[in-house]
Amino acid sequence: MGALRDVTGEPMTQMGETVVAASGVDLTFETNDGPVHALKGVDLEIGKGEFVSFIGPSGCGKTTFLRCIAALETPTGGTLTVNGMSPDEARRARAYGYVFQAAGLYPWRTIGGNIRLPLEIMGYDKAAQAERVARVLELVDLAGFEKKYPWQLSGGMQQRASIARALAFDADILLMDEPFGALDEIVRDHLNEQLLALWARTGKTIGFVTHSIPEAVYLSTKIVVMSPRPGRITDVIESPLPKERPLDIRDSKEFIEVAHRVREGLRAGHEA
Ligand SMILES: Nc1ncnc2c1ncn2[C@@H]1O[C@H](COP(=O)(O)OP(=O)(O)OP(=O)(O)O)[C@@H](O)[C@H]1O
Repeated sequence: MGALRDVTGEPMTQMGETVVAASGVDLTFETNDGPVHALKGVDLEIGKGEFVSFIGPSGCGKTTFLRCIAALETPTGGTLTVNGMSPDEARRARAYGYVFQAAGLYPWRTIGGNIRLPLEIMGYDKAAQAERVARVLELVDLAGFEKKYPWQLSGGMQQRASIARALAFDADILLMDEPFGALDEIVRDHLNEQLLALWARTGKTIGFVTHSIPEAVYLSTKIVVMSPRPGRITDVIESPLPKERPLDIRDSKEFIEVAHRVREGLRAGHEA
């Protein structure tokens, strides 16, 4: 049976459907110092609407795996599909938005101008651009900041603007590579709360890279623990926490138990 199509002819995803399917994914970089096994035998399924965090020490391949999903790297072995297509086809079908570690806003463009950029490149007309910019600024709580320049915003606000840019073309999948790593803890808590609210409101599928155990446990429906040399998955934890998560859930027994299991997984990976 072929993929379901929506009215525009694009393949459609259904509730509960698998969005990302990885089976035995390997990626070896050939370098001057010899091969680097960035990913080895990675098996993972991500369902529609899941919030999946990748956690592990530096160099375990978290970014590389996210980049494979986004068709920014090509696995050297195994199979990887996104919405039932190759990652490259999914990219052309605008399946995802990508948020990088640094906000990466152009300083000579206003916040609105930065968010509009991908829409201009994709040929949206002026009215559609304006409507989308207003909608995503509202989503990240930055309504009224459209005409400001990046330097006029705090680091946290810049990162929100960068999330708005990734949301602008309404991709179903949001890939986020340590977006809040450089921010202080209070700002980070606030952004984590806002990101969860945004996820609940939009039903997007999110892949999120982090070094922080509390952040991974607070945000995720599924936590993927990875270990380096070669980069592989050592544990996949389905979170027992409810979807509704006030910040003080971090003091609950369930939260502490999941955090403990993540820590054990990281430790085991170190010793292997
Ligand atoms: N383009 C590349 N060429 C060669 N080696 C690479 C390349 N990209 C990544 N690597 C190597 O692959 C391994 C995995 O890197 P990756 O950036 O995915 O790790 P990570 O878990 O995201 O690390 P961090 O937490 O520090 O961001 C590392 O050993 C890295 O040096």
